[in-house]
Amino acid sequence: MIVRAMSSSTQPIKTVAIIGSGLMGSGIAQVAAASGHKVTVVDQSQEIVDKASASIQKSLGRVVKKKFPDDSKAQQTYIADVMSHLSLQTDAVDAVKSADLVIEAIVENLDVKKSLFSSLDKAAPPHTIFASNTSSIPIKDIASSTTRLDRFGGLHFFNPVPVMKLVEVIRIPETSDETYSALEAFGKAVGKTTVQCKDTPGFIVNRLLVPYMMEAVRLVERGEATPRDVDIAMKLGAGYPMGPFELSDYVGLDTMKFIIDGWMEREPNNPLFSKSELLNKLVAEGKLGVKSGEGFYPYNKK
Ligand SMILES: CCCCCCCC(=O)CC(=O)SCCNC(=O)CCNC(=O)[C@H](O)C(C)(C)COP(=O)(O)OP(=O)(O)OC[C@H]1O[C@@H](n2cnc3c(N)ncnc32)[C@H](O)[C@@H]1OP(=O)(O)O
Ligand SMILES: NC(=O)C1=CN([C@@H]2O[C@H](COP(=O)(O)OP(=O)(O)OC[C@H]3O[C@@H](n4cnc5c(N)ncnc54)[C@H](O)[C@@H]3O)[C@@H](O)[C@H]2O)C=CC1
Repeated sequence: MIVRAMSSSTQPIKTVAIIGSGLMGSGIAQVAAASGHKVTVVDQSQEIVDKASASIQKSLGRVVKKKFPDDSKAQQTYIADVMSHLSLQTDAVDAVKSADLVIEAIVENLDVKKSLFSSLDKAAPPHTIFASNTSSIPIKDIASSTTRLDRFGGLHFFNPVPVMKLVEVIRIPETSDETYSALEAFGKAVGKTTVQCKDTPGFIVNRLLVPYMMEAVRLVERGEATPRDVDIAMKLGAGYPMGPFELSDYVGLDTMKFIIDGWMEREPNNPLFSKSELLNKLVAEGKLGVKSGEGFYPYNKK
């Protein structure tokens, strides 16, 4: 049964709960807090949210160096002000009770996302809008776990969130115009350019980016070039800021595997989505990219 909101979703979004404080959740939290929203970030343990808090402060440190180059007092004041808009906790159900908007940025797994949203749906007020930051899972499949299809959409941010200027705003057929407008306004309020896309696999960016990145992996698997040379080629020959292997490590090889496995399941005969032994091997070895200290390349462990 779908319970419709009274009409309050036309109100501007002031309080935001972000579930998942990894690469994306912490970035989204940072830009939401920096634009004056009251933000609660949730993850599975105190240790994880503490790590997220430290990473947000580090990222803010980079922002203030540019914003106030020669004024360390202004830098500290700005960081303290942004951090005062943020609270971090481990209870998602509690966090959504006062939220105008819930943004989910947890692991790229449909069952885990559905289970989360199903419990949040019971706890959040009727006016609360739900959005997923999924890279590749149909929004309608995630939304089906709730009774608020008219207040559900996709808000797809890009990594690193404080730097990348785009948000894809996704609507499913049931998404109300009020919800869509509120999501679009939120994207703009956090300083991003928004584009609209239907609920198609990968939306706009990933529908083009995922096959490109997987082709790069297959090229290396065939022994045609090394990751290093592919990266140099795409940076110097095509003007990309990172080559596909640097970008894969930056995104996270586990996330990349979740995406490609999900698409392969949906379209088993599409060669663009075929699996990669090399990617599977690295993930099985715990080599997830920058976040684990090694992926296609080694990194300094922090
Ligand atoms: C098979 C499946 C695979 C698909 C996966 C799907 C994943 C998704 O769903 C969608 C995605 O997000 S795809 C990834 C999209 N992101 C990219 O393509 C990033 C490409 N890389 C870059 O733009 C730059 O290398 C980058 C900006 C990262 C770094 O730039 P530089 O190399 O020039 O390095 P810096 O000089 O350190 O940084 C440039 C400016 O940015 C600031 N900055 C960087 N990271 C920051 C951060 N985390 N927080 C705050 N500020 C940050 C940095 O301070 C610097 O600022 P300026 O000094 O003002 O230029
Ligand atoms: N990594 C990337 O470049 C991008 C990823 N995305 C999407 O954003 C989402 C998150 O990705 P990342 O931040 O990269 O992953 P991540 O692995 O860095 O962080 C995920 C976080 O979610 C937490 N988590 C898992 N289950 C949870 C639960 N039930 N409740 C609360 N927290 C939970 C984990 O502890 C972890 O901290 C995924 O859907 C991914 O596809 C979207 C754009 C870019």
